[in-house]
Amino acid sequence: MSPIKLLIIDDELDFRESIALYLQDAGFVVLEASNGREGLDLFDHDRPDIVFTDLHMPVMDGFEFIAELAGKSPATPIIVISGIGHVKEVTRAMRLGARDYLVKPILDMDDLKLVIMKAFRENSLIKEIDSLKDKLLSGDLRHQEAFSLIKTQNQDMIALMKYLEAIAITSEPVLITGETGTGKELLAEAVHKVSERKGDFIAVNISGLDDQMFSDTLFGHVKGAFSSAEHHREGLLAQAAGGSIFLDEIGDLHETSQVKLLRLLQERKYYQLGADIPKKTDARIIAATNRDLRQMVNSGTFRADLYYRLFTHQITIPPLRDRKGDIPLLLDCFIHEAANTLGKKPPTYPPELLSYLAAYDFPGNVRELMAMVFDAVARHTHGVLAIDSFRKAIGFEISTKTAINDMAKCTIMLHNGDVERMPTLDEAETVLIGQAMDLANGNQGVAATLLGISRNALNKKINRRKARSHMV
Ligand SMILES: Nc1ncnc2c1ncn2[C@@H]1O[C@H](COP(=O)(O)OP(=O)(O)OP(=O)(O)O)[C@@H](O)[C@H]1O
Repeated sequence: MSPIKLLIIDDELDFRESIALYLQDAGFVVLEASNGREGLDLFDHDRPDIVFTDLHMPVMDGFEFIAELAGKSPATPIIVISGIGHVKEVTRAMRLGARDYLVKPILDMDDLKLVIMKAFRENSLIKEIDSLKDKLLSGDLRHQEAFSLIKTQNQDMIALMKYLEAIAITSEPVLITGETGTGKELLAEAVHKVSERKGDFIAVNISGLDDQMFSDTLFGHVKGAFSSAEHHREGLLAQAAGGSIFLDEIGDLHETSQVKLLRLLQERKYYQLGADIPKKTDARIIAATNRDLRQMVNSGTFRADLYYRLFTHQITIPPLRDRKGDIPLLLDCFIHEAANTLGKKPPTYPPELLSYLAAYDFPGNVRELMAMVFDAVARHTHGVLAIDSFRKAIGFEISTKTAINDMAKCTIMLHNGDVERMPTLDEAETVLIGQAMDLANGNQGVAATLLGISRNALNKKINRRKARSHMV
């Protein structure tokens, strides 16, 4: 095994050299830098395993350094070395992404070694998981049935599912991020199914819960804990015994509740409201959010220690606009589901519908597509879905976006030409046709639908323009 590589950043040369000497004697490889900027350069070049940093230095201070390094290499442990009594500063550094801290001067060198070994163990665990990820991401899914509700052919999605399959058997927490409607809850349930835990899968939405409501919902209360607590209440955590608890919208977790969740993750213990004796739980915690937790850590609204605890097994589901290849599969699946629910024969759809859907960004992701298809299936009467049913939901969005872009383009045309005049109707039409053809990936049928004219009419307009440009 190669020796552990450490980077020490401090502008006090004597201090830096004295611990570097001690650590080299103890068998570590030690790199030194006198400010954050030099530290980042050394990091990029030598990739140390653990980084120690002072907070106050010239050129680039420790706070700026921590924020930058935690952003580019979140798995690297950063340990702050700070003077005694600087609690506020250390707290700020931990929020930015530091993992631990040491007080200066370091009187007991054994403390230093302990901190290094702890950080190294955690780091090795993360690296081990990464290599496990690579090993397990080849081959087919072994638990096809657990993932059967997730319709996808996308390679990134399949890789995510393989990763979840690999880590489902552990009892570590799982963090699932992604935009709304991408399927976070669906994947959380799949993790529970693969884990083969005997208990239930219990889902809780955290958003809008203050600390008392969060504690009451999750942990429960004893009779008389507060004025309206007339009966004992077992919380949802007890219902998830032997199973999994899914905490949705974890980014909305109240500050005080964050401390309670961290304790739960670390000690597997919790207190019911009004109780003095802690209860134990073996429920697996799966959390999800559509918010950027890393950014929340930087702005101090989400605890860094909780983030890192949740981060060990983390996946981000790509939005539907980045996996448009899944649209045909999802469309077929939802048409059949809707027809089944509505007691109708599954309708077919015109081939242009696919290009039409592919021109749209789906801010509500799979959930939005599903709702559109259910609506279109409910409305159809002749065995074929009408593009117009989708136009109601999408057309407005696309044409509004197009109109705004066009107005901007027309204004630019005026400014560039230094001409104080409105664009002519013909000029504006040319811009609109170009936009619609772009959005429709060159498909005239779809572009015509977007513009609200027949395919024939659009074709004539395009040919007229082509003929004009040849004449010029
Ligand atoms: N790949 C998929 N295949 C089939 N159905 C899907 C897929 N992804 C999502 N869905 C469906 O879309 C809907 C939204 O999924 P889900 O509730 O899991 O999303 P979410 O990311 O948890 O959303 P939110 O952040 O709003 O809570 C559900 O009805 C789900 O069944």
